[in-house]
Amino acid sequence: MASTTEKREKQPASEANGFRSQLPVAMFSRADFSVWSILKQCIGKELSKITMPVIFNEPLSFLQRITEYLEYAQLLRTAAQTDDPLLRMQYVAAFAVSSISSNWERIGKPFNPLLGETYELERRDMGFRMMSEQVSHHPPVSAFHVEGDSYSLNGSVLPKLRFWGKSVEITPKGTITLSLPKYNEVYTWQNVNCCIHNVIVGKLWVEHSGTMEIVNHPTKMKAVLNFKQCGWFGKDLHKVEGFIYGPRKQKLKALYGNWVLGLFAAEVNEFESASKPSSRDLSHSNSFTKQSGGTSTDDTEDDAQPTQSFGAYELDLPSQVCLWRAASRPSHSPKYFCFTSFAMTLNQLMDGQEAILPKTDSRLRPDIRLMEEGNIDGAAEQKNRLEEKQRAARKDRKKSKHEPTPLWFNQGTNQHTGGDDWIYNGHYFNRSWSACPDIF
Ligand SMILES: CC(C)CCC[C@@H](C)[C@H]1CC[C@H]2[C@@H]3CC=C4C[C@@H](O)CC[C@]4(C)[C@H]3CC[C@]12C
Repeated sequence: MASTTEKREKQPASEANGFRSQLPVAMFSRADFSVWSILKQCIGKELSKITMPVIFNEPLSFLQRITEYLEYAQLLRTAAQTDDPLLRMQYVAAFAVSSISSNWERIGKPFNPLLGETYELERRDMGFRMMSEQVSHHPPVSAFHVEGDSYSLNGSVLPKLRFWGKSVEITPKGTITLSLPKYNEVYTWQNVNCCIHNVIVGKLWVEHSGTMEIVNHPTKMKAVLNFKQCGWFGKDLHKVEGFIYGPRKQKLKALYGNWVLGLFAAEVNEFESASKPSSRDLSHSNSFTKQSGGTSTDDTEDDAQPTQSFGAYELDLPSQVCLWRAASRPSHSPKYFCFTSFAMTLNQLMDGQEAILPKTDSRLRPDIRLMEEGNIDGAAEQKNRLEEKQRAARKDRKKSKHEPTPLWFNQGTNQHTGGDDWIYNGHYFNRSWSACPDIF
């Protein structure tokens, strides 16, 4: 293995609430490894079938990674207590945008969860508990269930990765369903596509693009958000724009901002006149002030890389209201896989926690733990062992004609969209683990 460029750090400073603020050791430098040298054999292929060297991983399971959707769960609490339906939709939309903000600058590959792997996170301080399970291996599907103090959130992710030469394109198929019981409302949406650029040369970077449609089923109110492609000179880098529509398709509110930095709402007419090309270029500077979200160092790279101008993030319209602003990443984030403060805590095993977790919890996966501790070779060895064990278990099941069934979700139909979905069976938090398989 290549030499370590980073030394073992001092033990992480623990925050007052007991959550750690950094990982046990700083990451290995990836400078000596080329993604291209691995991926060039795989053009046009589905990437889930390719084994990438552990050096390209980040020390989180994909189940932990999707828990990052909840970093700004506070927005759901706010939505669940907001009597005005239009304002409620604005908070739901802000949550949907915020839930992908942690992907900025994150170019490590999370570990593929093993079939039957689970992850739970109970954060009373944030108002929720959540659990997730890997419910299918081919194709990989992760299902999750969140119990908020005033809402519930359910969903599944079926990430499809395709390699197109210069970039990796990711389609996170699967529906997210939010219920707000106080108002008898159910909202659904799907996450937009994600693209990793500069796989051959240059700096890897993450872009989200496409249209997100958030539907409030009982009232038929809709938020339609356009995640823009970066465009010339990075003009629209990370920009998000859209409208909330009433049941008769009338525009009720404009939404705009940036999935890395924050989201605003304003009156439709003000927004529309401000976003005519002429007025926008003259009256608004495109500069991004480093007050939030910015940990990037100087950007003097090649011209294939958009500058960090962050588009016209804030338009300063008279009616502008800030719905959500991203917290800055800690300054040491680049040494730790560009994790947010929330992500740093996800693989932490708290005192006494092992006794209450099922043996399938991601925190107990030896390969991820070793990688987190900086032992890349050990992690690679364990990862191989776990994958072999999974294959062997599959063979046995085939022989005995035993179909694997998830423990906590059932395949079913989403009542609201009519599409296929995974439905939580309600039993996980009874904490009876006798049926949990030995997968690690
Ligand atoms: C080293 C290289 C090129 C491979 C790295 C690929 C990484 C960056 C890919 C692999 C799987 C991807 C994730 C797959 C699914 C989702 C769910 C979606 O709702 C948000 C994006 C997100 C979270 C993707 C982010 C990028 C991701 C983590």
